[in-house]
Amino acid sequence: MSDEGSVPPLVALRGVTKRFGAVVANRAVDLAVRPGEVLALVGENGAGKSTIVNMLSGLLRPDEGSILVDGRPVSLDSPAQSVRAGIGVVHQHFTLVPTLTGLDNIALAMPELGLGRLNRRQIGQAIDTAARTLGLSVDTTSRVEGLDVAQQQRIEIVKALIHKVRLLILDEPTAVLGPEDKAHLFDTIRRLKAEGTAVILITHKLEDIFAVADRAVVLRNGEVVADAPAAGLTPDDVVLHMVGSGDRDQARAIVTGETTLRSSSASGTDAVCRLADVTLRRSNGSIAVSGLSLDLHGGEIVAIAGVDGNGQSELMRVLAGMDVPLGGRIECLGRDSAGSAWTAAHLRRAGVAHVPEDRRRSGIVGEMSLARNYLLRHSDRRALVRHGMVRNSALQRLVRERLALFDVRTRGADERIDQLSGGNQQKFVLAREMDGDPRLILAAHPSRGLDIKTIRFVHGLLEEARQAGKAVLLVSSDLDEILRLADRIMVFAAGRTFGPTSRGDIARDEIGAWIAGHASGPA
Ligand SMILES: Nc1ncnc2c1ncn2[C@@H]1O[C@H](COP(=O)(O)OP(=O)(O)OP(=O)(O)O)[C@@H](O)[C@H]1O
Repeated sequence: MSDEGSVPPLVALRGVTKRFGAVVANRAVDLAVRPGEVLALVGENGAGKSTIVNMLSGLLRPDEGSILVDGRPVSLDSPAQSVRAGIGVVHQHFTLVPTLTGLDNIALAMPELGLGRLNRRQIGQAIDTAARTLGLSVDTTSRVEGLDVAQQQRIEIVKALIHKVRLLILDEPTAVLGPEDKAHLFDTIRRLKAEGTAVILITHKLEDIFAVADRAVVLRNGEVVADAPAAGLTPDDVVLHMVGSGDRDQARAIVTGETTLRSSSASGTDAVCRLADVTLRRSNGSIAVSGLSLDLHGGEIVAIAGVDGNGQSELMRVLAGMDVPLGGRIECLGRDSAGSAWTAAHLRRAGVAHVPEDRRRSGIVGEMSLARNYLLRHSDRRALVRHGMVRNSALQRLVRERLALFDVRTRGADERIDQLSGGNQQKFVLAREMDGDPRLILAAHPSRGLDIKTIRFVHGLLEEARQAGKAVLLVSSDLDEILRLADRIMVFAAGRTFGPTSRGDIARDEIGAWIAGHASGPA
């Protein structure tokens, strides 16, 4: 880190408070980042991390306090002002236009070149320079929709850096990456640091702090509760600050994820779901997966590892009844993909629960209340809807109970769901989907965006479901999650499928190699 005494922070928040009605999202926050410093910003879901990012990116204004750049107060009233101040942001949810190429997406971020007169050569050169500095190979000629998530993220990073960025904010960038892409991202961060760029890294993964950060700032209930060099912290310390309990044993258990429920071997149990020689098609018509045969049994967790974009989404959509396979056949809980009853409603009634990967697009309706969102899945329950009329008090009671059980931080069942923090929205979807005794649970990235304590809770839920004889199909790009939970593992990568293979029969490195599409594991 630079000499703290003489160099003013590049960007600082001084006494910043931000309220949403009665909720204080940030309270008197002091935070500073210096040139060439990597700052990890961590905290439980709803602790106030995104609100800080939104203020630094010009989307929100502080109610009190000030933002300083090079020691001078600035008003960041719009994203354009934030860019002019040298702040670039890569948001958790990418902002790329899927039908355009990487180059065109980056061009959109350079309106100064004039609409309709895109100076492609100039943009191409700028991209090359940024990519070279970062040591990244970036595909800018393919349409974004055909790229995997790691490639899309690189385009987002280059797009942010195309302007003279002095502070790059990365909002949960590792949540979507496999091990190899994560290592690449860390290399990129180190290169940025070497160039003198400051980085704020928001993450729920404690190992990220120790891999690249110089300093960690922990937020709890909107307040900064710790600000310390990463080298002086342990994972337990970070968790203790995050949860604020003071119970070191509990913190240790959260860090290690000690679980009590072990795998119940499923062999011999009838298949809940049987996939035979299945071919899946992407929305653009290309083939995502072919020749997939797999049985899912009650009492086991089957995990599909791999980088997003390799057919996992298509598989989940089909099993949830939102699509049909292009070829082959699926029988699931008495339904047949060749029959007319292969719809989301039929499969839901048969006992399929679905935690979708993109909760914002297919999990929830942002402008509706939590209670109304709950009904999206449970409207056929007589206790909740009778003769077409919603029984409001029963609905409110149930939703309140579920919110409490899943510790969803909200002002109540009538709050609009888009006002919850990202992690709390995810907890809500889990609370809703796990209700009603499902027999097959389709869980796509169930812990993405969740804090470590909540991840342990969710893992416990999935293990309990297995123990109770339910079938769980888990899609995850998080190898730790897969190794912790799965009884059998498949990998979808580079247009191929590997496995399934028993958890005990495969080493972490081998899975990593499959994910990178390197190895010729059992097809
Ligand atoms: N637009 C909004 N309207 C009302 N409340 C909001 C709004 N945005 C955030 N909040 C509230 O502010 C608090 C902080 O939310 P924020 O999104 O900053 O948390 P976070 O630390 O980023 O959480 P996560 O890890 O879940 O993404 C939460 O209580 C949230 O419900």
